[in-house]
Amino acid sequence: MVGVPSPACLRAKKTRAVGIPVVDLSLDRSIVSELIVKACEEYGIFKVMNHGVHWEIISRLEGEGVQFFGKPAGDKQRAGPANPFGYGVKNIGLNGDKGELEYLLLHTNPFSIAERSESISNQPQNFTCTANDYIEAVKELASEVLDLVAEGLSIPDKHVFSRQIKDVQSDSILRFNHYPPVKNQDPSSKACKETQIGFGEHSDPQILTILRSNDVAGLEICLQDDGFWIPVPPDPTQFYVIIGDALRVSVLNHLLSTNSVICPVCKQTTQTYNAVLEYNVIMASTTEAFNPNNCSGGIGQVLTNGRFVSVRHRALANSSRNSRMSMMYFGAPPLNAIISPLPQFVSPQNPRLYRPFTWGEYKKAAYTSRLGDCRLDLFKLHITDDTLALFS
Ligand SMILES: O=C(O)CCC(=O)C(=O)O
Ligand SMILES: [Fe+2]
Repeated sequence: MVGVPSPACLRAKKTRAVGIPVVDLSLDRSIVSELIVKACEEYGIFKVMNHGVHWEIISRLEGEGVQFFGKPAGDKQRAGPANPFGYGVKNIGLNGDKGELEYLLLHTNPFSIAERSESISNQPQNFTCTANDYIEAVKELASEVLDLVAEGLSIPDKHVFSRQIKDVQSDSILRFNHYPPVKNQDPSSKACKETQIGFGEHSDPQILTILRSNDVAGLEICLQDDGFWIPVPPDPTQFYVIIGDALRVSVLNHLLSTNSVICPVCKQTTQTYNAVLEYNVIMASTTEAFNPNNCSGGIGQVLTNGRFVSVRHRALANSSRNSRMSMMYFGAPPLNAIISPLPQFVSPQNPRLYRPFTWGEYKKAAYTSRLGDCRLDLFKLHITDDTLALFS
C-alpha cells in the first residue's frame, strides 16, 4: 500500500476566483435536478440554499463544537486519540498527514454518539440530542440531493443512492474541524501560504459530503488539472455539497452504460452524447466520437468541462484572527455495500472500469493511504488492447 509522500501534498498551485454554483432547492424540481447534475459534472461541489435545515439545529451543534474546542487541552484529550473516531490534533489519519487543526470525528450511529458524548461534553445527553438532530436533518438534505441526482440522470430508481445513506447500517460520519488562528504566519509570504496547510488536498471517499462552516475562510477546491486553487467563500447559513468518490464511481458507470440519454442542454435523446459522455475522460479519455454539431445549446461546453467530479479540496491554515470551524456530514453506505455499476448497465461495449469493491474495502484503502492519494486507482481494471479488439 502507499507509503511514500503523496506528490499531491507537495504540489504548489496558484489561486483564482471562480463562482461556485448555487442551487436553490425551492425551485421547480426538474430545474433543480438539472442544475445539480450540471454542478456535479463541472465542479463536484455546489452550495444549496433553501435547504430546509432549521437554523436552530445548526447553531446548537455549532455551540457544542465551540464549547468542546474551547476546553483545556487535557480535557479534550479525554475524547482522544482519534482511532479513527474521537479527538485528534494535527495528525490526520495514521500515515503521516499533518495539518494546522484539531478535530472530532464521530460515527453517526446514535449508540456510538451517546457513548462518545460522555468524554466530549459535561452534559452528554444534550450533546447526544443535538448531534442526533443535526445528523437527521443533514441526512434528509443529503438524501434529497441524491434523489435529485438520480432524477437528473434519468435513473428509474430514484432512491438508488439515498437508500445507501438511509440504511440503519450506514457508515456515515460526522466531523468537526477546528482551525485556530496560526500565529507565526506571515500573510505576505506566498511560500508560507502554500505550505501551511490546515487540511491537505484530497477527495472525500464517501458518497457525498454536506459541509457547513462558520464565516472564516479557508476551504479551496482544485478543478481538474489547470493548477489553480479556487477559494470557496464561507457561508454559515448555507451548506456546500461535495461529491465523493463512491458516487463518482457509481455515476460514471451508470452514464457510460446507458444506451440513450437526454442531453441536459438540448433535451434531445442522443446516442452520440451517450457514446462519449465526457465522464469517459475520467478513466478512458475517449472523446473522439462526440460531434458537437449534433447538439445545440452549449453542449460542447458541458462536454469539455463536464464530468462527475469527486472534487479535490483542501483547507488552508487559518490566517484570520478568528477560529474557523467546519462541520461535515459524510454520507456513506453500509460497510458491506458493493460499489459498482448495476449489472443491467454493464455490457461488452460498456465494460466495468473498476472491479467491484465493498465500501469497507474502499474505506480500508483510504485509511491505509495518504490523504492526497488517488485510492480509486487501486481498483482500476486494466483493459488490454486484446480485450478491446474482441468488441470492435
Ligand atoms: O474543514 C474544511 O473546511 C474541509 C475539511 C475536509 O475537507 C474534510 O474534513 O474532509
Ligand atoms: Fe474533505
